[in-house]
Amino acid sequence: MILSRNIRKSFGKHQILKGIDLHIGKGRIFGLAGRSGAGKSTFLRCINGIEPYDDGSLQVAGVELATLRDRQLRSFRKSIGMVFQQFSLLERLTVFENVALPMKCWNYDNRTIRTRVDELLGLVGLSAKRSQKPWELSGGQKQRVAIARALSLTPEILLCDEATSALDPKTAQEILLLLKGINLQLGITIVMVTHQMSVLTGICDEMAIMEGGRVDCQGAVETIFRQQPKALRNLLGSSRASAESSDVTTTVFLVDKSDVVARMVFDLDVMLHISKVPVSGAGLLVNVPADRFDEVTRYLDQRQVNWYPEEAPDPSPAASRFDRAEPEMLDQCINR
Ligand SMILES: Nc1ncnc2c1ncn2[C@@H]1O[C@H](COP(=O)(O)OP(=O)(O)OP(=O)(O)O)[C@@H](O)[C@H]1O
Repeated sequence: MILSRNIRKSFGKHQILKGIDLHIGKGRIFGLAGRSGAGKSTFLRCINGIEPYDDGSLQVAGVELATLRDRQLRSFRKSIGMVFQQFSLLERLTVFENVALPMKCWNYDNRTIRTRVDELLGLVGLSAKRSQKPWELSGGQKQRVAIARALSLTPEILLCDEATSALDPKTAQEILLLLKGINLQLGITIVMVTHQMSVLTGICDEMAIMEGGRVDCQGAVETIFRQQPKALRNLLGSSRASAESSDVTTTVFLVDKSDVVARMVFDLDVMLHISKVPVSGAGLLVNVPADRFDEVTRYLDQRQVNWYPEEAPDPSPAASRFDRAEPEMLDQCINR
């Protein structure tokens, strides 16, 4: 979906991107981490076509961005939604009007706009807030509006620049669940630029760490946290890296009443990594932090939920993860 080869970019005399090589597969949730100033946001803006690159090749959905001229570039940018840390909503507009804005700019007719905005507000669980102004909303609700707006032109890719950094941990977890649900339900590829390890371990399939304008390491999140390459240790300090790694290497469960999983996240305030939808049928594989294991299984037992210990998640990508996800889980993710 996104193929970057040796992308270079300078601002004046300062080379910020020094040859970025990355491949982000369709339908994946990809985390881009790195220290402040590493060039993550600059690279994200290159993917979006806002920032031209000086050298290298950047293909998005098979299109080489450097070949696009003004009008083509504008049209290409419809296929990419963006979500920012500070929501970037227009305060004088209502929730409905904020979500409708991109469609207004593209001269969609009013009926289409109404239908689409209603659908999106339902998706992010904000139908009841359609007439309110951003200042009347919580941070989490504002980010839901921003996500709905980013989806309004039916993009194939959603770029999130520190989308949960301004939120408290519980609200951040709600937004991550929403994004995971959107990824599963709509098949949208998501790129998350983040400083938060909980974002990487919480919803990302794969990740890369950038350092000084280069990609230091990339691969499956589980693999990187298990192997703890130097880039990860540099990013966090070795003691924290090992603490974080235990979060992703603990026991994996198959839970057959997956609506309870979403409920449990809020009741127990526990960070889960929903890793894979099993190939064989209903349910979800979730990683549970080792120190919350007893609490979580007690919670499941009390609600008569069947759960099974699993050795490891199935590494083969399910043909369509959405097809196999339980509808209740998606509803829980989306309608909060
Ligand atoms: N438009 C610009 N003009 C000049 N310098 C810029 C511009 N945009 C970014 N930079 C510089 O490029 C470098 C990388 O910035 P960028 O925002 O991409 O880093 P980042 O990894 O996203 O950092 P953070 O995590 O703090 O957001 C910084 O030194 C920044 O000052």
